[in-house]
Amino acid sequence: MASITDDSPVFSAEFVELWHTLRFPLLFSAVVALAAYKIHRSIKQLQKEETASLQMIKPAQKWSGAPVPPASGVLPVVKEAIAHPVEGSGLRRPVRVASANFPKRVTGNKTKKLSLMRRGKGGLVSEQEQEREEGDFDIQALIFYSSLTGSTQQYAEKLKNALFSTNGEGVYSRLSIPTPSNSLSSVSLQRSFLTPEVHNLEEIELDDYFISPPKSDGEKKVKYIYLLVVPTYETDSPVASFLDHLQETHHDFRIDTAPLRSLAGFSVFGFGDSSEWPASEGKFCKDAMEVDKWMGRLTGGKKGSRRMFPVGMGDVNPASAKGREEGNAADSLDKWRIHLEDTMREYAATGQLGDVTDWRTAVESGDEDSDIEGEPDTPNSGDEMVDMEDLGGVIKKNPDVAKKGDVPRKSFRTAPLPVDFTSPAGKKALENGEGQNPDRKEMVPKGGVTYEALTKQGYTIVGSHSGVKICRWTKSALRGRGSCYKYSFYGIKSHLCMETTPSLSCSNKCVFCWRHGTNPVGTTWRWKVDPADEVFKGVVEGHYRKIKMMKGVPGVRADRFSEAFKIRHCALSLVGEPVFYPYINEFLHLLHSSKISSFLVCNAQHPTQLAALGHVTQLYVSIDASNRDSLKKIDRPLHRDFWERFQSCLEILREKRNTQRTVFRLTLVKGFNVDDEVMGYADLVEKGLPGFVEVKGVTYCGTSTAGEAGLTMKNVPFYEEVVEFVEALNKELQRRGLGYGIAAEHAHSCCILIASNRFFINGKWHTHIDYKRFFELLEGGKEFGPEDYVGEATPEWANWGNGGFDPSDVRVHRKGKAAKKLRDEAAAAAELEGEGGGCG
Ligand SMILES: Cc1cc2nc3c(=O)[nH]c(=O)nc-3n(C[C@H](O)[C@H](O)[C@H](O)COP(=O)(O)O)c2cc1C
Ligand code: SF4
Repeated sequence: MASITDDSPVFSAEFVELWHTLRFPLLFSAVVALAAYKIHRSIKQLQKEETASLQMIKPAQKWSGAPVPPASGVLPVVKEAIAHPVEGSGLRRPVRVASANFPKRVTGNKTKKLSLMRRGKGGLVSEQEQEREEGDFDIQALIFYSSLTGSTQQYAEKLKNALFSTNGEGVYSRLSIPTPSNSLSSVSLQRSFLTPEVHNLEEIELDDYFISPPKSDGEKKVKYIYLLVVPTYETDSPVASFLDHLQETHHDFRIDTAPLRSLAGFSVFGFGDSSEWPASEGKFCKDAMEVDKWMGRLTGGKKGSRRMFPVGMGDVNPASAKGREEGNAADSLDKWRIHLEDTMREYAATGQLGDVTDWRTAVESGDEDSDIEGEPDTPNSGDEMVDMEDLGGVIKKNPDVAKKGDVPRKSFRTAPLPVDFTSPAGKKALENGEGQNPDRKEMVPKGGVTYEALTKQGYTIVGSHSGVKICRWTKSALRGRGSCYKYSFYGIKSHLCMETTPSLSCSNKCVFCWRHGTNPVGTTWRWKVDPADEVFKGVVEGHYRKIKMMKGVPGVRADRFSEAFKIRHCALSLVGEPVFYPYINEFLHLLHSSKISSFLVCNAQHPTQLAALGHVTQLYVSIDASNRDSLKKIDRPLHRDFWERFQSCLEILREKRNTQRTVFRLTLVKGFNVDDEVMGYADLVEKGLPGFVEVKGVTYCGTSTAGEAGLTMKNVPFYEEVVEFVEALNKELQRRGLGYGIAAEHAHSCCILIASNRFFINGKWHTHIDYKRFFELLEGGKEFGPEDYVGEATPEWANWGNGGFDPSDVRVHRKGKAAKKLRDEAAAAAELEGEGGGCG
């Protein structure tokens, strides 16, 4: 008998025969078994992915004096931190959403990189990537402090005890992602917060923590969050040597420039005294700002730092803290801590810090010109407008239409009949739902050239014809570097202001508008019309989304960041023509009922709509020239009767002057509308009798269109030239006995305010607005006028001759290249305000 080791020919022949007989069933079985195994693996994987829960495990160290958390206590996870303010709380707390809609991918240990932004300006590609931590891990907050006289140490200890505590007793919140009802299994994800540790920066070995994060010695991965609590000392202090260490690490060629990028995150809180070391001189909490800056660089810098929440600041001087909205130092620390906790929870739930803005696009305006051509109307584009009244005429001219049920070649074949929704007949069609006709053309269709170009410039396109973006001044105010001129003149804090337009289309092609090649133009509205509530919801959400992305920008102040989640003002002046939007009054109503003030700028080309406009907080008309020729050259209006329309608008403004705060906005372009035009402007003021005349110098935008129109840097007036013009105009107005005077200035943005004596009360200019009173008057339903909601006297620093820069903000001066960049930013800023834009 042959053994199996036997290699006799008998064995070989038998085996070959057996193989030939059984090979097909055997191979088939193997394939089936493999497939079954693979299917089993896939199901398991799917189950894992669909099910996750964050479970609290016992802290690695004993929580000092704190009761042990209940094993079953569960708090819902914050799905979207700091997105929705809670009305009336003073503090913008997020709405916590208990959600079954939790992140789906939570398995595995691979770190994912998410690309958030791709395009910067002028070809400067700014890619920001964000790490996502996956799988199980614990989160440990390390609180580092420095203190000379002991107060910061006490605050650091308080912070430790308050972090995730309830009633200050140090009880952990428990985080949990509920298991979805449709899950197939119950595999859970283990992520927990460990007891925070407090470290004195002077007592630790800085290299142990600030060259790379500590290594976790346990089995489970630990992600560290650095919370740095530091005082500022003008004189030498331990913070100075700590700062030296951070800088040296960053510059050390042997070490990666961002060796702390594997931290889960960091945030800085500073203590200082603003009475002796004021913010206006850049001294208040200066060291904290520096620590924030260098930590930003060490954790990733331009490629996306690990800043979890903007730098917080506490004023230890009780007297000066009184004037601060955020209260005393302890209050400020508390507010900062609460927001921080939300971000930490978000990190625990998602493994990510959430959306953050690339700091370059935030710091620079990133909104420069674009030469991308839009979709200008061409006379034969097949989009010709026909009023309802003219429909009969069209049919008469095309008898075949009536006879055969056919349509005229251009207007009827592919789309519904174009209707001017701003005309009386169009309004009727609108009431019948024609504006929502799905076959109607969209003004800015998604994915189109205009859409792409505007999106690239930083606009969030809402629906099919509205846009929102945050302006450079909003960003500047968030960083404590000053608000726009509307703060000096009317008390509008830029970080509480939303800039938007419900109509991206305009009927002018102003030479100084750098976007007119991008945004659509037309004399009438015949596109699809989005309902006002959808526009309102969309622009508010878009604005908050952009604010939220400012979280990671160096220097953003925590107090202002949280305040920014309650919009208080709306500048309807971005680009396009807001009164063009058929539901503009409904939109205004939505703003006002949310206690958002409205500053509306129109281009003086739509008298019918202007006359029908409801109450706004302040009504602007752009006055870009003082005579017909000049206006034609500058605004390049599409309407043939532009001058008549312009004149009608002035008359309407005059009629409205006792019910609305009216403003003329003059943009001076040297060589176009300045020389010898003082008398002409005085005539216009005499005609319209506005409450205010704002005068600003044009800012050069450098587009090819501007170049074609002959606009160069030479056309940009110096501030002294604007001053000279304003003084001449003021003199002429006084000579005519019209009762005006120069009230305020904002030299920073080259803007000066002439005001009617109606606002000169008790020997002082009162150009500020009582917004609360404005809303009360509106709700009261009775007639009221501008004098009824005059605010406090214009602050001293804003008065004519004092420059107009709020001393509580930090004035940033730069030299050389940086100064040029700043000038470019200022140019961008004015355009962002919409001042020189298509809205006039
Ligand atoms: C000599 C001296 C210099 C200071 N310089 C500044 C400063 O430049 N900016 C600032 O905001 N606060 C400044 N302060 C205020 C301190 O930062 C503040 O009192 C802080 O709470 C001190 O913290 P500590 O008690 O932990 O040392 C200074 C205080 C002193 C005594
Ligand atoms: S520039 Fe315009 S949009 Fe920006 S803050 Fe000032 S008013 Fe608001």
